[in-house]
Amino acid sequence: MKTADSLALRHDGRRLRILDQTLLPHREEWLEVPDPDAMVLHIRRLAVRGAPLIGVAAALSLATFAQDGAGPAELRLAAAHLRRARPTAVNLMWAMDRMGAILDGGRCKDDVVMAELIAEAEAIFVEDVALCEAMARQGLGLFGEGEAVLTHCNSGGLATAGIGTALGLIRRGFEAGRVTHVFVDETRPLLQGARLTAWELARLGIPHTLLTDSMAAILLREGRVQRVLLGADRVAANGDFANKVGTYGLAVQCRHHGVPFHPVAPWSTVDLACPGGDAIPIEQRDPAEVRGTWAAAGTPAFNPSFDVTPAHLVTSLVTDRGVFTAAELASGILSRPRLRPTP
Ligand SMILES: CSC[C@H]1O[C@H](OP(=O)(O)O)[C@H](O)[C@@H]1O
Repeated sequence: MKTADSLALRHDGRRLRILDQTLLPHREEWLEVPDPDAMVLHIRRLAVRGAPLIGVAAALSLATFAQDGAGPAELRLAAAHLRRARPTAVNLMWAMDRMGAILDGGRCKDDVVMAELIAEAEAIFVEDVALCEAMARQGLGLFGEGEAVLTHCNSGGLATAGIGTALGLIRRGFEAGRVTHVFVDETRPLLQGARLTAWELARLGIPHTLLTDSMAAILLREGRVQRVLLGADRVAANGDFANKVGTYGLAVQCRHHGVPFHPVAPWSTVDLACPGGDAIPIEQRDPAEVRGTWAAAGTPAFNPSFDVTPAHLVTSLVTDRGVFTAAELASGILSRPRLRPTP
């Protein structure tokens, strides 16, 4: 395998390693991932996370397993196990379906299958890097001059193989002098904003301010945020989308205060087989994540990892294939083949 190097994962040609995101920002610890079963556990505990990244990581893990000598039957089982690691981010299923097409392609020689799996995983990695840049190019024109923006959760280099989706666009907006400040929702309960987005922005030297999720409404009401940009884990054919819990409430607040609201997602996050938001499976996680150390043990807790925002609350969806308004989404534009193929 060729080497791969990104903020969140690395491959040296033999071994796949991940930056354990559960330890950030206080510890930067790289872990070798010996096989797909280990990768499933890292994905489930969010050591590896972010819709595009989990697809890339799963593909690289399966290809490494093939390179280490796993046969077709073991590879099929591993691909199915990886595919089920988390239910909401469609990138995981998209990546495993690309790898699965090779396993089901009827090639008889194991070495041919191995070579094709390795090439496909490498392509998925390289494509994601390019998709991040394409989203940033498509979305840059949205910014006025000197904007303060707000983001939710983490959609940067820790969630992709490249510069990120929404946070990648924000980064390019800052570099172009169009974005001057980023307000960061801490993003309860696992604090991807406080722990990961703040860490990424500090590394990039981008001015930012951390807030609790409930404080965003004040900034919107006071006109201190000109735009909200965030990621997505699955975009349905009608433009409804799932993203980290708290996104829907933010969308309602943005609509109330007239603040532009933009999900930013690569085409690998668009699921045309999913007709609308009600059909998106929402991961329900351990209530202990909400209780933390502050609630009494056994306190019943509600812990959906994502929520669904209807397309009518979207100002425009930024993808690598174009920027689409709520009206265009309502017209079914995502399902029309005339969309340009991914560059
Ligand atoms: C670039 S998409 C990142 C997306 O994934 C996050 O979820 P999680 O941290 O649970 O993997 C969140 O929904 C982000 O918007």
